[in-house]
Amino acid sequence: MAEVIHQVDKPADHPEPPRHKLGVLLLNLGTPEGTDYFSMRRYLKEFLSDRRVIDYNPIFWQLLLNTVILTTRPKKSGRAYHTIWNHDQNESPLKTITRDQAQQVHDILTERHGEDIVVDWAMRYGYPRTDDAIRDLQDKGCTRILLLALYPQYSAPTTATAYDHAFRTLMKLRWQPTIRTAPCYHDEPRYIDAVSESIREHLAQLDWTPEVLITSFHGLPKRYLLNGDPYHCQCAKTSRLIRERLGWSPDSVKLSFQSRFGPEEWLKPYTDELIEELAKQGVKRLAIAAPGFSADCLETLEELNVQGREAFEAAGGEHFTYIPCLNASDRGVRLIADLASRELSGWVAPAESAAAERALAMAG
Ligand SMILES: C=CC1=C(C)c2cc3[nH]c(cc4nc(cc5[nH]c(cc1n2)c(C)c5CCC(=O)O)C(CCC(=O)O)=C4C)c(C)c3C=C
Ligand SMILES: [Fe+2]
Ligand SMILES: [Fe+2]
Repeated sequence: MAEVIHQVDKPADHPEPPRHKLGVLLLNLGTPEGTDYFSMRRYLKEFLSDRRVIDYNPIFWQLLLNTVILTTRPKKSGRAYHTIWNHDQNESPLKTITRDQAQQVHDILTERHGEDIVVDWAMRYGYPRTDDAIRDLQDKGCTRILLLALYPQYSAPTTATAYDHAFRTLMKLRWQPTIRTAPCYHDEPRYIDAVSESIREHLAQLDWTPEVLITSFHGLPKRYLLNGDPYHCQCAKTSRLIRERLGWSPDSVKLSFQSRFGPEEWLKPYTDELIEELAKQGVKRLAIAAPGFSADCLETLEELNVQGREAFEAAGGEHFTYIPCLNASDRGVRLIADLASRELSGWVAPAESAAAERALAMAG
């Protein structure tokens, strides 16, 4: 209707109405721009000031954060990031992988649903910024946007804050796009299959068989579970479904939580303690997967594959393997594209009819 009016009496200085396109915005956590003290400090300050992540009294917390934590942590974390940094592209692996995922998801979705889909990616902390990405999608004509947080398990400090952040941008827009948010996918059969198959494939390449597989998830303060966050239960279900899909016994697949921060009790068992305990109990061959991370990052490449390996070997373990995340593998990007296609339902023609339309158009 608006377009018809414009043809008749659009004033000369009237802004051009946008072409209607669909946006898919992949959202991930965020990562520092460099491993130096100031880059690390900027990243940690934004991250650790998020009240979805740390919900202590803000006056007390900001005092502690700015006087103690941001003095020491940037150096320590910067050293850890340096060991896994993508020096070719001068960025962290999380950024490289998320960009690759978005590029390949774009290719799959345009193949399935046509050219009017724009796929972009953004971070909750740091760059590329979520607000810039939303404005950019609008500038490209996206009047409908699907936000897809790349966290299989829902938690307030990840999924909720990613969507909160996008909504804060919408609050500032005169003409808001229509928004959908993709749900978590912790028990989605496509996800369980993709992770299980990648584990199976990885283990098949070894000349040894693990006695135990640890499925390690990022931790949370236990208090968040007690206050109603479903993350713990979703991780437990993911771990069980992977075990069932692999056909392993309950004793051979363990659930654990890593990356503790601060003195509070976090979800247990702790991954570092479990690794050591297993080695001390006589387990010699250990595999670790991190199904809660859609992309490899500091917490998997350094904490699991470096620190975890060293701890296992120091406690008497002999064979250790870290199974990479789905990343931008065919399985990984197809999973994200499938989740997006499902959530775009009603906004796009189903894949088969879009393909048929293109074939008809080509046939002339
Ligand atoms: C109270 C602090 C933290 C909570 C709660 C938390 C939850 C949480 N985090 C992820 C995923 C990632 N976290 C990453 C790094 C990271 N996490 C925290 C703290 C909390 N996370 C810190 C301080 C850091 C920075 C590194 C460090 O100084 O230790 C990353 C890696 C990012 C990268 O650049 O590689 C990811 C991914 C989840 C899924 C989660 C809750 C479920
Ligand atoms: Fe974290
Ligand atoms: Fe639970």
